[in-house]
Amino acid sequence: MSHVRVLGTGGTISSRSGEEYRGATASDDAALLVGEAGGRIEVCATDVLKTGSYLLTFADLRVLQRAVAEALADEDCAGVVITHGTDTMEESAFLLDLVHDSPKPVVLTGAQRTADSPAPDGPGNLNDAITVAASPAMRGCGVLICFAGEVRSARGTRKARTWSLSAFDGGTVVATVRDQQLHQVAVPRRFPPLPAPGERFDRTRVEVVPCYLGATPGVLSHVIDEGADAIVLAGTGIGNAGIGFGEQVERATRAQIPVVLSTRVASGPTVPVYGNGGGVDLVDAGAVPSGDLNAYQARILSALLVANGASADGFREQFYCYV
Ligand SMILES: NC(=O)C[C@H](N)C(=O)O
Repeated sequence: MSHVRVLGTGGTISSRSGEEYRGATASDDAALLVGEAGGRIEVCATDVLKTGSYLLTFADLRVLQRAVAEALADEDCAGVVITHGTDTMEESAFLLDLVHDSPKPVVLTGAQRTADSPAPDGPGNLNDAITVAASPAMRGCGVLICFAGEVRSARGTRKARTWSLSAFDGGTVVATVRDQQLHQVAVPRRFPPLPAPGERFDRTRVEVVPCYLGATPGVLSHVIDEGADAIVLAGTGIGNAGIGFGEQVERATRAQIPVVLSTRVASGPTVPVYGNGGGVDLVDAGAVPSGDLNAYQARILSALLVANGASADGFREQFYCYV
């Protein structure tokens, strides 16, 4: 019988603070979370991980990716829901989206309030996500994030609010959902699936280096010396960096370490416009503009390309195909 598979990974949706408040920790398993959610939709629940998403590693992500692939391969499975912490949901969702090669939807959801709060938002979000995963209209839409009644493409979505129940912004709003009814409003842009990461992904090190007023290139220089596999600059504005960054980008490029130029700004592309250490100089020094990808999603794409064996030149070419 056709069903939706719910994969639990932890996060606030499964967390409880307990009586002696020592900080909320992931505790509820997926079956407990599901309860009556989904109404008449058949739901099967499995635990994959049980942790706060701020603790996840690339090795964990690969475990999750394999669990998703296994669930999707079941011909009775109409779609997959993943319960996940919101802190890094956009990163897990994007990795899963980059390698997604099925028409079935994969939908991540979570909560801003713990399961034992007086008014938890998790049950409603999970109910909505199950509706989305079971919906034939969502076939072909890839990996989605369903939160506070909105369904967004994995690509481009970011956690924008720490406290509000509407935690996410960005991406393409593909649908809205309420009371087990879905209204599609857009079709997300899709890319050909990349190969799923192998064991090398677990050891791949891609660092994000922030740029800010008065920043020195010390951190960038350090991660080059430490042997990062790739580096993402979270540049200022449209993609700029301060004094001395260009020389370090050149040094990384000579050492065959790809440098991606993203931005610390919430939305918009990086474009080489300015000189004197601006984007024009950084790109001349070898940096690859990240298009519309934010620094953390650019890091996920970079790690996947490196782990799948891209050379420095291959990296540049492939990166451009996915932004
Ligand atoms: N709202 C949340 O889920 C945040 C939590 N710290 C996590 O990412 O696991």
